[in-house]
Amino acid sequence: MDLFAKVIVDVPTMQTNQPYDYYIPTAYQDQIVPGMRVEVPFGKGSRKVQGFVVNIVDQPAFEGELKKITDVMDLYPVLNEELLQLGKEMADKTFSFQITCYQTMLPAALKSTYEKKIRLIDEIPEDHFFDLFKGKNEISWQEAEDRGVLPKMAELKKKEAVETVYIVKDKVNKKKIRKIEPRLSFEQLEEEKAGLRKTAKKQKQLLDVLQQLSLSKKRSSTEALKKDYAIQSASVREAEKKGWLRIVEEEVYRDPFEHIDFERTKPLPLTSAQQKAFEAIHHAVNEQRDDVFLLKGVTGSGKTEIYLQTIAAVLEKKQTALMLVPEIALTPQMVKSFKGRFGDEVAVLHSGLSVGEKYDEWRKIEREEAKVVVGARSSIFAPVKNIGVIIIDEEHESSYKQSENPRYHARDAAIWRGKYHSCPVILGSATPSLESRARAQKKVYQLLELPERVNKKALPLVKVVDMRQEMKEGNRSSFSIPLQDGIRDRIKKGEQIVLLLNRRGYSSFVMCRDCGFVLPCPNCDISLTLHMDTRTMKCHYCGHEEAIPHQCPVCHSPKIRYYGTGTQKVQEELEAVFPDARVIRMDVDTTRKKGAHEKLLTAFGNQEADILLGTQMIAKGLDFPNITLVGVLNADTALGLPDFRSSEKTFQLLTQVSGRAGRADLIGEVVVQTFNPEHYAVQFAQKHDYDHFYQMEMNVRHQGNYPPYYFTVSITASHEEERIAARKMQEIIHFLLPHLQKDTIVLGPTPKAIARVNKKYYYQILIKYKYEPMLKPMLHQLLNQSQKEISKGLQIAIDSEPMDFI
Ligand SMILES: Nc1ncnc2c1ncn2[C@@H]1O[C@H](COP(=O)(O)OP(=O)(O)OP(=O)(O)O)[C@@H](O)[C@H]1O
Ligand SMILES: [Zn+2]
Ligand SMILES: [Zn+2]
Repeated sequence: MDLFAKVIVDVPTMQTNQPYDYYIPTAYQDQIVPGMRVEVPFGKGSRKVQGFVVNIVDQPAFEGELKKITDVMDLYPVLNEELLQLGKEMADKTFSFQITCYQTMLPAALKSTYEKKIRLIDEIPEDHFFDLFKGKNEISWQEAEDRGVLPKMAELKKKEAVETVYIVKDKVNKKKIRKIEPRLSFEQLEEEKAGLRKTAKKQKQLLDVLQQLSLSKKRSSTEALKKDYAIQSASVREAEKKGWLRIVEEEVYRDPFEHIDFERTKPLPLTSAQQKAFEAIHHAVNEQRDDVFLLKGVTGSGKTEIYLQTIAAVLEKKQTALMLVPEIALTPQMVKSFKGRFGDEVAVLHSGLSVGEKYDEWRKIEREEAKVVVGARSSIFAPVKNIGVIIIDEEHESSYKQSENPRYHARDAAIWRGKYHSCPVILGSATPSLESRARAQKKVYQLLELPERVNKKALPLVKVVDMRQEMKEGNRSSFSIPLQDGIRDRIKKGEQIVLLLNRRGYSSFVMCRDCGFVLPCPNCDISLTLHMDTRTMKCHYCGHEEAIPHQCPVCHSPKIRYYGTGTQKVQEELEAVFPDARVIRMDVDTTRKKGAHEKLLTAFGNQEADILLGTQMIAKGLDFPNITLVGVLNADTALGLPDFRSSEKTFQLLTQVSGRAGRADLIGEVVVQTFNPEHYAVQFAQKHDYDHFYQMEMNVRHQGNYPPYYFTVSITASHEEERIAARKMQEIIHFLLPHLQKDTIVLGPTPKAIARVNKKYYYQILIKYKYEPMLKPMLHQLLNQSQKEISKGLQIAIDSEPMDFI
């Protein structure tokens, strides 16, 4: 019977979500299944391109003459049925191409053209061993292909007797150890023993070992033979020649945390609030309901313990768990709590791993050796099977949304997978995103609350310092008098201090140094952004433009300026004020090197420094008992951003960083320095009052027609010539407008805040809508058409529910 494959091909600048039909040559018919990558001829010149097989049919849809699949790149599907479906859905939702989604789901090692080998991992019939493998343990893919034995290899793969390995050259190759395994049965070995000379003691001993191995169906490392029985490699080689045993190289996984000792931990008895939340989730796990829980618990309320016990319950049911944390929260501390509870069953995926290490972890998951996966955003695509729970910690983090194609949100992918597996999803945070909190209000999500810290420990006292007042009193440094006093006091007591320099919005807006006034857009109630290229203030959303003010429109002070300071400068200043203080600085510069992030945190944890000075990356997950003072040097910068989420982000940041103080026995204190002490984000953060912040912010969003009351989608056009990018945007508006509903709002086109990046100009529009049945098909049409213009240097990006406006 003829079989045909539907293939999603990868043709740069000609992408499409339409699969192409290809004829499957008879030799490949038993081998090819959906989820494998193949090479196919494409277009007029029949150049070879790669593609993913998404389906196999016996009747092609295409009526012309079909081309043949020319090559198969995998022995087994690299994407399973679930991920193939998810990728398709994701492409549709995020206005991207399926091929991009599929590639995003794979570990880097599988993406490029690494050298491939086929390796023996189980016993195979002797004739196969010699015909296919020429008596070796592995052969190169190329060789297998040249000899035409790939279909046979595929059969062996189905029996789990062989595997494909990718030789990743970025670092050390796979670590391997030599092992022996018997080639004879227990009885045959006994016969060999009988034929030995009396003096052949070592040989007899080796036969004993082989008999044991034969009974237990195990292998022994040559190392162990040497150590335990003083059997040297010469004896082993001799035995190999006699046909008693076979030497195999077994791969050991490179474990990035192998140098760390993880003390095993036991479940803690839950507090009554924890117990209540746990039980609700546990029921959903047992009843296999795809409920989404919003676990809202103040900092230090013990959310992690609930995650751990839920995962334990899931493992008990022989299911697996998927846990996402923000990249910057993937600290050794975090890993420790999971490895400490579940040991080697945990696979950790994070960006600090080399391509090879990531691939190792991925394969551990793929082979179902790891039952718990902990990782950042892209781990949501881990090939875990039989999922019992998916957890997203710090669910409000904007890093869960990818800012490039495909622009997916891990939360959406998590909920999709939860439905697929009929398992609950937990979204955890001390400061849930407005969208999630609103969904809980509407009972789309179930709200679970932990209103208090474990052991009723008090939340830290937050002092708000008005920096305008400090300026008036002649203090021009970055540190207010109350903060200086606090630092001095803690150093004396041997306690530790965390100082946060907020980098969001760094120098992109102007603010009055005397009254804290930030120039708003008259149309949008959003701050204007400083554009140095045009020397104007611009509104991101509506395009309003005005001159840079030279004096404050409110208090007429001339001290209106560019706002922002760098961490390095603050460190110098800090060391001048406190010459004896030991300071660790953590920012993009000091954490660039692999492992640096962890090293610095460990040093701080070991109390090798008094002060940890850093950017956003220090705000999360730190659980150090000795921190009793947290200083926020500039709470305002995010407030000045032309982003309707700036209040929310400020509130979240202040709350998260405050949560680092006083987590153990010592009482914590927080000093927040601001030019906007009356701003509600600052005020509610001071009172640890999420609920009132939520209400207030919902009002603001309602007034401004922003999410969660409206859906949003942004479209960006970019080109080296400003004129072309702007004109394209106009064209797009003309294309869309006639089909949009009356209550839909289109803002722009406007140049992006940093209008020119990489020699390209960016123009964007923001569409806010409540109900738009036509929008999705039109945007897909736009996406398809845009492919034709890529070669002319014109690029279109469509972002559904964008998170970043800068
Ligand atoms: N039931 C419990 N009994 C005693 N200690 C607990 C219990 N649950 C959690 N803890 C401890 O309380 C501390 C805070 O818990 P955890 O880090 O889980 O809080 P969290 O809610 O995740 O906070 P954050 O949002 O700040 O990360 C930890 O040191 C943890 O070991
Ligand atoms: Zn002013
Ligand atoms: Zn505006």
